[in-house]
Amino acid sequence: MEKLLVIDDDLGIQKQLKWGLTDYETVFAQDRQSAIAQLRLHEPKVVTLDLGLPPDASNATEGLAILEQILSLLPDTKVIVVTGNSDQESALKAIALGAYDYYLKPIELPTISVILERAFYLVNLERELTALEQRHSQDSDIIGSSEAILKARQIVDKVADTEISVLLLGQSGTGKEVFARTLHKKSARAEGPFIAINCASIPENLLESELFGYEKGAFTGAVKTTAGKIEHADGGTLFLDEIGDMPLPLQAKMLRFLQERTIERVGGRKEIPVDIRVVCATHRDIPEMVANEAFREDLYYRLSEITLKIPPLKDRDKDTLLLAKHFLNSYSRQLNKPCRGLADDAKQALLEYAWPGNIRELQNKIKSAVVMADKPFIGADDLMLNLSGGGGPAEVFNLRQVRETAESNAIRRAFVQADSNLSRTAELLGITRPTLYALIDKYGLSDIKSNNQVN
Ligand SMILES: Nc1ncnc2c1ncn2[C@@H]1O[C@H](COP(=O)(O)OP(=O)(O)OP(=O)(O)O)[C@@H](O)[C@H]1O
Repeated sequence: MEKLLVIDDDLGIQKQLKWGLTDYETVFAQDRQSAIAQLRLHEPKVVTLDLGLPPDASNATEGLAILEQILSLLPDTKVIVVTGNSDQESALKAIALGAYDYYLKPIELPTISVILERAFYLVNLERELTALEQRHSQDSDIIGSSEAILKARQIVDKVADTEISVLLLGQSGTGKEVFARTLHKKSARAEGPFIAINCASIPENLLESELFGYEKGAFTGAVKTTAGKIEHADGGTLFLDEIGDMPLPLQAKMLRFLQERTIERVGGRKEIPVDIRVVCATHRDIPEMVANEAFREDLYYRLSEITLKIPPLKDRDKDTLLLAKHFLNSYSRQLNKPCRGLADDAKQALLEYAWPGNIRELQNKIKSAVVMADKPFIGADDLMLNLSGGGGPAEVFNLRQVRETAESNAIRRAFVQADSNLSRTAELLGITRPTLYALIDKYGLSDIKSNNQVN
């Protein structure tokens, strides 16, 4: 039987609920101390809380304080506050603090039963969803349900357990390393090491010895023989991030390694066989670099048997909210701050912002919002997004373009808010369905048409 905690100092009401709510195992408390003790003992999914409690039952101070304590101890509990007819203001304050619903006295069993039933249903649904999310994130670390990400995930599933070389293309912070790790995790090499190296962050003269290792005395400071990243990755996967920044002489050495599958350490003569799979990533336009002879064509073809484009966050519509929710849950757990969700204005701001730093930027914004927030729902102001600048340097000053960009963005946002239902999208935008169809065609929003959920 589901457990319900009733916090009320009126013994008459306690009795009424005990005999009236037979579908639940009802436990009682009459003040803060007993309420918290019962909460810890029974961990009820739903609580009813009378706001007027001792020491001063004539106002809501103690009730609101208990509410805050309950939500910080068990953040997913649904608290229904009960208050006198004349004190709607306190009830609204409680909702702002994170109460699930409020109920004005006198208590009528049929009404409170419906509210309770809905609260239990919701809490069970939320727990199921969290469990599903956890299972899903164990299965894959790539969070997202946009068309582009689903397609990319399918490709990962197909190529992970092969030796095909994969080149990941995408802006900084789009998740290239996450994809590379997933390729490794889903391959037969999963038990072996995953070694990542960023070719752009290591000075040119050190990159060779970092990758290939060196023999003692190979250069000043080489006091002992040291294996490089390639050797460390033996039996596993080597992730070469920012491969476009690899200097040309090293590209030649890399190509030789990929053809012969043996390395020579810097200053060494011995050929050492190494068995690795190489996954590369870059934000650069490699074909253009090839055309300008800044990147070797033969190496490019060897590294990019499959090219996987990872789109920027702003083109992944509802993924932004999905990822935001994921980061919110994990940071509120990690930082022990009971954030219950995103307020509507925060969702709107997240969808409007252009995310030049992609998922890494989103992650940072949510983390600081969780730290800064002093209410249960994160608001737009907690996110501190600079919406006026459009989030990036590519500002458009042509009036027609500005209007068209704004229109197609508004359509996408409305579509997300309308849960992918076109009739509702049209309603939200204040236009007819045919007009919406015409605009979708005009702006080439074909993904919206194909994702339409007819309810
Ligand atoms: N689909 C995703 N689901 C969950 N977290 C993600 C996803 N994509 C990226 N992240 C997170 O976003 C951050 C940036 O991702 P990552 O380092 O993989 O990006 P990147 O494209 O390799 O960036 P850079 O090119 O700057 O190295 C990481 O903390 C990562 O865990």
